[in-house]
Amino acid sequence: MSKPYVYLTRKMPQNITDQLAAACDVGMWEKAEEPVPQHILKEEMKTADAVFCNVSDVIDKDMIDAAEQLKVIATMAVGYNNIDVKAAQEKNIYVAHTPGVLTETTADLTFALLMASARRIPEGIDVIKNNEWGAWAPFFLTGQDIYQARLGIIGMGRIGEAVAKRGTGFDMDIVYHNRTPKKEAEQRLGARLVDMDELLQTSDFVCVMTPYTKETHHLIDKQAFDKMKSSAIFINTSRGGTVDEEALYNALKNGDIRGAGLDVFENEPISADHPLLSLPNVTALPHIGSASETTRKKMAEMTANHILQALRGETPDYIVKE
Ligand SMILES: NC(=O)C1=CN([C@@H]2O[C@H](COP(=O)(O)OP(=O)(O)OC[C@H]3O[C@@H](n4cnc5c(N)ncnc54)[C@H](O)[C@@H]3O)[C@@H](O)[C@H]2O)C=CC1
Ligand SMILES: O=C(O)C(=O)CO
Repeated sequence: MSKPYVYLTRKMPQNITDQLAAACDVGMWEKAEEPVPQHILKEEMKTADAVFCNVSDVIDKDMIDAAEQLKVIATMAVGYNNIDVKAAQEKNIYVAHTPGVLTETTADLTFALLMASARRIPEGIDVIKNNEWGAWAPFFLTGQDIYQARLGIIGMGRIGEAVAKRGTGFDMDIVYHNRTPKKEAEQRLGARLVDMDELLQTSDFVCVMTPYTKETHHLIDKQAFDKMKSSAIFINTSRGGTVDEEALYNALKNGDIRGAGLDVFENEPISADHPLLSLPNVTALPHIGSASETTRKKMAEMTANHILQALRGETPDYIVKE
């Protein structure tokens, strides 16, 4: 009997392909840093039993409908807004993802962005590199205090809670907004549930950690920025689409908020002429929230395991249920 066929949309380390090859025929896009073109992915999906993908692959209804024997779409990510989950479910195709394993790593990066934006670290680095460091000056590159500031978290899920936990180490006053109250987190972290307006109006740091859905599309828009303090710093490591980037640009440019730390953008990758990059008060990173070596390896292993589980006829450990 022929083995099932799995297609990987990026070059993966040997241990991952070996793990899969023990049970499957493996096809792979051989580039690690360049996504597979959509038409090739669609073609591969027609005959694949499993797809190993990531955040940059758009897997839409057309591709899913054209798949003849697909059993699982396993993404090496917790976010799955790039996959038409409904279309997959209609064909009894599992969508598997990697919650939990990347929580702490992503929270570390989120807090790093918060600190870098508050204390103007990229601007400081530029000053030295551009040979612009003059004498010590009393108000040169003065930023915003982190300790005892108010941290507002929108989307108090796994990563939101892990960011809040880091905030407790800085004696921050933590408020949050979430679809449902998180009583256990409130007790453990001293966090307080507030409505969205109060969060926006009173937080020193506004941090978005929701998934990207129809409901959260441009959740942070002009009206939201208008409500924020002019000293507020906005942090986004969720997905670019949760924020109206034009409204963010205007808020930063006009001084309606003080700064922003961004790991995600509406259309990734952005290029150097993206308007937000022209602003000194933006700290921008190329979607590296979960990018520690250990975590990325765990995410890849988990994704391979989900595929093997589905192909054995088992339910993968972490499937998307909507
Ligand atoms: N920058 C990066 O590299 C990474 C980004 N992410 C992003 O972070 C997101 C969150 O991940 P987790 O914390 O693991 O997910 P999660 O599901 O544990 O948490 C999301 C929270 O947002 C809440 N929520 C959903 N819609 C909301 C709304 N309209 N208003 C308020 N709250 C809402 C949910 O109730 C939940 O508590 C992912 O979906 C992904 O998009 C995740 C990992 C790495
Ligand atoms: O897991 C995710 O959702 C990411 O964005 C990459 O880790």
